[in-house]
Amino acid sequence: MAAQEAVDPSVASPAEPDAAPARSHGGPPGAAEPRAGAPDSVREAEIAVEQRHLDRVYRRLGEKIDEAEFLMRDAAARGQVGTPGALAERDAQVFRAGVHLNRLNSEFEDFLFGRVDLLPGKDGKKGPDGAYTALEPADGAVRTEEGPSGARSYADIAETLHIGRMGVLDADYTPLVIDWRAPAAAPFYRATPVDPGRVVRRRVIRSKGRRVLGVEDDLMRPELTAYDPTGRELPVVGDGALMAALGRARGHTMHDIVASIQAEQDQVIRAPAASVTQVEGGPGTGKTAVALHRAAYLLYQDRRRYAGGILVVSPTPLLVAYTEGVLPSLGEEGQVAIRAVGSLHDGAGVEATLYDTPAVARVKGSSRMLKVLRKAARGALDLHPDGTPTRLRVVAFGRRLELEAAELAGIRRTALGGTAPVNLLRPRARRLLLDALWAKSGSAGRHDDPELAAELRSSFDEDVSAEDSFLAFLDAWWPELTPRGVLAAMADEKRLSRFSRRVLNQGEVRRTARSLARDGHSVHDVALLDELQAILGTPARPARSRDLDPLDQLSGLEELMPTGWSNGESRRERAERLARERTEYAHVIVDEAQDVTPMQWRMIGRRGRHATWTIVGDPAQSSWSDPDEAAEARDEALGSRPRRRFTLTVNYRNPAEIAELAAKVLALAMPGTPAPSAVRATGVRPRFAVAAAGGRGLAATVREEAARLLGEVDGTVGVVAAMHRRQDVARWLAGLGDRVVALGSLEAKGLEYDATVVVSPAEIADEGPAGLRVLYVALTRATQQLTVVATERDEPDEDGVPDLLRD
Ligand SMILES: Nc1ncnc2c1ncn2[C@@H]1O[C@H](COP(=O)(O)OP(=O)(O)OP(=O)(O)O)[C@@H](O)[C@H]1O
Repeated sequence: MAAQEAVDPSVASPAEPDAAPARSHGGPPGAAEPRAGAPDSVREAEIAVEQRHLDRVYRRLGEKIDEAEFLMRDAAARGQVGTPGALAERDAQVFRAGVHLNRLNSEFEDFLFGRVDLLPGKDGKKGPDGAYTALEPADGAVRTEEGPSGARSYADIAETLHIGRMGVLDADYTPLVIDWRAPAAAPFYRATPVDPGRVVRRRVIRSKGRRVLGVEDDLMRPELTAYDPTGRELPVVGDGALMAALGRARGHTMHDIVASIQAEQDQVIRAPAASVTQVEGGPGTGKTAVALHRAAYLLYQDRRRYAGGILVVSPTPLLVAYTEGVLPSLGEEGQVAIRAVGSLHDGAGVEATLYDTPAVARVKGSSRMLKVLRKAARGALDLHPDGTPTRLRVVAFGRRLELEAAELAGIRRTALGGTAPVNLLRPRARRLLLDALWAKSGSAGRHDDPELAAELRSSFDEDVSAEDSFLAFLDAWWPELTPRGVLAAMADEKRLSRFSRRVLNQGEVRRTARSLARDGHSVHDVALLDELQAILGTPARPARSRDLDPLDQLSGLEELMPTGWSNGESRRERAERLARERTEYAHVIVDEAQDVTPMQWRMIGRRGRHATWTIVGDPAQSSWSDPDEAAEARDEALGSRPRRRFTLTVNYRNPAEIAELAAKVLALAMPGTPAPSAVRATGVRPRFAVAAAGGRGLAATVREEAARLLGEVDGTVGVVAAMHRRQDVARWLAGLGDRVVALGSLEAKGLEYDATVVVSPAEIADEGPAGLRVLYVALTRATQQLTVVATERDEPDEDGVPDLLRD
């Protein structure tokens, strides 16, 4: 695999202080031992130092587990006593001990991953976790002395903090590990060589289970000679944690970045939760990673507030599968639901995977559909399979009463006045029918006494309502409508044309009706179903009786208990069930927000009416043809909530060689948009291959290039082609193993691979009005290598470079 090198010098330059940690290589004379030259014995000694600390942490964790188990047993015993006071105390104790046990028992891959060595704090004050609170060093912390080779700076390390996935205090309350989300951990992420604060050395510790495997140091003040409390000069080991993380082979799931979050990303993760946090940044700048770490941070900050749940909306099921392991690895599960935009409606039961053509998607995603759906919902009342009855006949008070078609139509018009949900208007329609029948019965003026008159009327209503013919009529004349039923009705071109008069043109009607006639739902249909649900309303149903388990009444208890504590449901199953049942959330995170259509914004907005929001996206990667319309819908969903905006500027995914090629497409797709700067280079340039004319030539070339890349990289290879080719490509790759994946261009959103093959840029770009932006996405998926396969349509030059990718 290709070696990594920092793309220097801009990376750590003052212009981009956050871009990368300081390298100790090439530091000024007098800096601690250059890491590249650190002898193995120094490395081994430093690993041993961290191993001793980790052993101490695990000993303490063992004690804490014993304590928590004792508390649980004690609480269970107290449950037998039965007095209200004892029960309340038991509940609280079980709750606390349960939270604790769960976290303690979580199997973390690298429980302890960081360490910072710090100068003393300016005001000498310490926080509740025993760490200094000041960000700036105390006056006089750095001493300058004149020596034979000029002035040199010295300092003593006053504080060493270890950072991990969970805070651990020793029996005497000294912090053994600081939770990565605690304020005291911020310097680990925020320090840069330009603005180091109190940090002298930042160390990333790599461990597996209980064994420390390695350490990687970054010096924040390379000009300083620093001494630890034993008077020993601070050693520096390793090649830098970020580069190590970025060079790692990719698998089929995303890793957390908790050990190497960069300063500009940390600003977003720790931004206060108020209102809307909006994050933009080019491909690979860590938007998805940052959004997920932010969810974990918010839960840590205010668990009670976010007990209402956090919803993460992802564009595709592939991206959900890719990212869903990140939160559990951060110790957070249960409160966060990651859902594809195609499965937001109806809980986890419906997962739409069909894609509409760009022209149909454009219609279905547009807010014009709102008008069409409203008409369809009302029009669908006439779609009863046995036909809409045109006459109502009942016998009441011994008389035959009738309402004719014109009268019925008038009643329906009156009942439908206003915008109330159609299904909820049924009682009103029923009332109006009874009024009309009553008027016909001639009984209205029979009594002057209002009490008697009311009594008569109520027995009339009872009489009519009990008649089978009345009930059957009501069911046929005002049936309960379902979103699926109404959407299916729209598959009839004539009907759709009626519902969409003056809104859609004839071509749009034809294409949309045809797409709705297919089996199964598309991703865009899901937002229509959800909108219909809101338009139609759900009639109240009698509450289901449920056997109450007394343990259920302890808020949140089940969720915290080990498997089998209550009804045999595992914690994960329970979390999934709760997520399905939940319709509103306390915080909503929207990933790849640039692709959310106006109708999808409405659907997501309904789930976060009282929520705070985090929205991440990149307009340059939008596959939606009308970004202005989508922005308008987004603003409507978010209302007037104030927004805080952040921009991420560094591309951690693509090597500079690939980023440079992608930037050519960016310049065509969104002229003037700055590309993020790549943090590293590999020295490997993108490769260009030309397929011989004819389908078989393309198949052979794509297979050959994918096979070649599988030999070059350790991890995954993604082959991205135009949507209509994705099944062909999957066939071409058959038998190459599960490290290689075939993808349609729209499915590649947010994913990454060690290497990618992009098949015919021209074909991808010509797929729809947003084709160039979709191509930009395809070209920015690789962490190591990229091969572009051109066909005739790409007009390749003699080097095989497609017309679109030339200067
Ligand atoms: N601070 C970091 N340390 C290590 N790896 C990082 C860091 N930030 C981002 N990465 C890695 O860079 C890659 C890109 O991150 P991510 O997918 O979150 O970017 P993105 O901005 O969402 O990209 P896109 O817009 O293309 O979907 C991931 O592999 C992620 O783990």
